[in-house]
Amino acid sequence: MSTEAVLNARAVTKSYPMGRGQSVPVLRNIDVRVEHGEMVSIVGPSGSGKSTLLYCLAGLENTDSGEINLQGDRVDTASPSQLARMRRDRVGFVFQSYNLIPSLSVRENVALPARLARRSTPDVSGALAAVGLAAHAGKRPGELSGGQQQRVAIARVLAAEPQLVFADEPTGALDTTTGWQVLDLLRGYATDDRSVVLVTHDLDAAARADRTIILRDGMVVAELARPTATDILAVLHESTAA
Ligand SMILES: Nc1ncnc2c1ncn2[C@@H]1O[C@H](COP(=O)(O)OP(=O)(O)OP(=O)(O)O)[C@@H](O)[C@H]1O
Repeated sequence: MSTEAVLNARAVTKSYPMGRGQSVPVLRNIDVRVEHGEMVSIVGPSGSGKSTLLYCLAGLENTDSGEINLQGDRVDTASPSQLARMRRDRVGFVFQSYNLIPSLSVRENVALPARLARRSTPDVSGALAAVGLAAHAGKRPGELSGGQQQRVAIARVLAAEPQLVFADEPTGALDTTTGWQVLDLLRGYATDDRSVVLVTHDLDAAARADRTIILRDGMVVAELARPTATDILAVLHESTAA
């Protein structure tokens, strides 16, 4: 196994234009490191920059400055075609809106990223069985519940086996039990050579990670190793009171 981090971001900054030539800083000098086999959660108050950070790390948004390396390859300076290749070959996404293709069957949705990445024989049936949806392989996403659709999104990740999964509020639209199942699947994914970055409002979900990064006003205010939800809440309160 390589000793290099899967993801290493340094001094990342980003602002959004506010009109009249002004801009508002959203990420300020952020460092993030994700090791092999690690699950890292990112929490913070609404508007603290969690989703923006995730999108920048994944190369879905541009940064203003700083460096983002995905296993030694620069994400922040990559061309659109290099970025597309990196995402296709090494990265998976599990977002709150499931991003499934409505006209394709569940089986086809799960197979698609693996096929695009030319994985020779993606284990689509195994991935669907792992998320408990083997019986639904022929259905269209619209015939499934939200929780089932989110599990299809996870099966898609399991079939493509990306090195790094970005999950943005993956349990946000789910009931507690289903949300917990989705988290179990993500938690189980982060082993050996595979890692997960999870953005969430849910502190119990965040506490499933190996490490939690706490953001406030676009800055990292703390990084906690294997915290409990209470530990995270205490830091959030402290940083609000400061
Ligand atoms: N496309 C955009 N244009 C302008 N401002 C934006 C844009 N996207 C986000 N912002 C602003 O950037 C800040 C951070 O937003 P972001 O969505 O990253 O926060 P968040 O911590 O994920 O919030 P939430 O928990 O509510 O989803 C907010 O002030 C938001 O209004």
